Amino acid sequence: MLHRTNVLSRSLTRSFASSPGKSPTAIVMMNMGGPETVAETHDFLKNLFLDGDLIPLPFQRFLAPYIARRRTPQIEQQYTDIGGGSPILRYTRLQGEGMARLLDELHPATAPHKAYVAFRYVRPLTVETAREMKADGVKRAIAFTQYPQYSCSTTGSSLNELFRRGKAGELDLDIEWSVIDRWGTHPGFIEAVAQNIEKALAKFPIETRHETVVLFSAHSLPMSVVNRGDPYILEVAASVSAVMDRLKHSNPYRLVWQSQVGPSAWMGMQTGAALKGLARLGKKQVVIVPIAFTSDHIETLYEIDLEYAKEAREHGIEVHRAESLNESPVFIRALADIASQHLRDYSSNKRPVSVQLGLRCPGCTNATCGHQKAWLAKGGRQ
Ligand SMILES: C=CC1=C(C)c2cc3[nH]c(cc4nc(cc5[nH]c(cc1n2)c(C)c5CCC(=O)O)C(CCC(=O)O)=C4C)c(C)c3C=C
Ligand code: FES
Ligand SMILES: [Fe+2]
Repeated sequence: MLHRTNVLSRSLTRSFASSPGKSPTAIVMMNMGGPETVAETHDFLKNLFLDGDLIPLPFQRFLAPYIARRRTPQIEQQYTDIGGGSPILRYTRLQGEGMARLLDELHPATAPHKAYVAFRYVRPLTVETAREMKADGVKRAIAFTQYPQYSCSTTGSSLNELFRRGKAGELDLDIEWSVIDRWGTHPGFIEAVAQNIEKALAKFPIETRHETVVLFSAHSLPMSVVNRGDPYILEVAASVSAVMDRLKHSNPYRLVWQSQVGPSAWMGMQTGAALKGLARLGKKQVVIVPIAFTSDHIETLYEIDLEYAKEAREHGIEVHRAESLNESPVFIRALADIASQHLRDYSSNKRPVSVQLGLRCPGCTNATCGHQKAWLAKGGRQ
């Protein structure tokens, strides 16, 4: 049962500070991160293009800085247009603090809980977070992906980075790790998304509301990634299906894909083309729903709000976007519920990873994935 408690309005003084002397259970919020200021765009892109788990490039060390430099002006402009940077750090901290406070109540046996942030491409990077955890005397940590659905290009990349840092001796050897690797059909997450869709649908006149097309939009994947057996497409579809069940199929819907980069083939149909197609079919009302990312970023604030919505209006469609989860108290409670369920399961079965995480993509040729899975299955021990 979900309660609409506004966790953010509660005092910040509970949790960690309330049990001096006891080291906190670390909940490490893993995500890609984004440039906090426009000036950080280049370094963000350079780190992103250097990530061979995301984009394997020939001569990566040389090509990555070159591509990043070339792409920087365009992406800088997009961050300028959305207000001067990515809000992901602010939202991740807010979500993490709210979650940790709730966790102290839901699972007192492992209190105090403290949320840490580990980003892949901007600070705080995994290694800095590891230092902070060491200073706090952490002995137990959960690597909690903030991507609801699993892709080897996102969560897999963060876990590979954690493994590499562990092997390099940059993580405290005493820490017992476990992993929350996916949660795309958790009822609290589904409820939070559904409520935001309902709010967007309410902006249309009641007489025609039921005709509104609910257009779920997720970041696309290169077909080379899909075709090696990456689970992301299936898992995003499962989230969409669960949201539509929760909405009792009140509206017609489609799942489409956005933000492809470069000349290779990517998963379609593309969001922009879908909006044009819907206009051609005479559709007049659309709600766009970001389903694979939990806070605002350039894809919602720039691509959807500024590009797609404008284009759709030119085609005679009224578009509203479902808000990103950002500060949603329902979502923050869902995060706490996912973590407390994990802590309960772990205390009874001591299994650090899900059964599903153990299986590599059938087409995987990245040896790090195999080493990472073996290492995590032993709780991040040697
Ligand atoms: C679940 C979400 C995401 C998946 C899956 C994903 C895969 C993926 N992305 C690239 C290449 C780029 N992505 C870029 C930005 C970016 N990607 C995501 C999310 C997913 N990516 C987000 C939220 C963002 C933006 C961050 C923000 O703050 O807004 C970029 C940089 C921007 C650009 O140059 O256009 C690239 C490049 C690949 C190749 C890939 C799968 C293999
Ligand atoms: S690419 Fe999926 S497990 Fe390696
Ligand atoms: Fe991306």
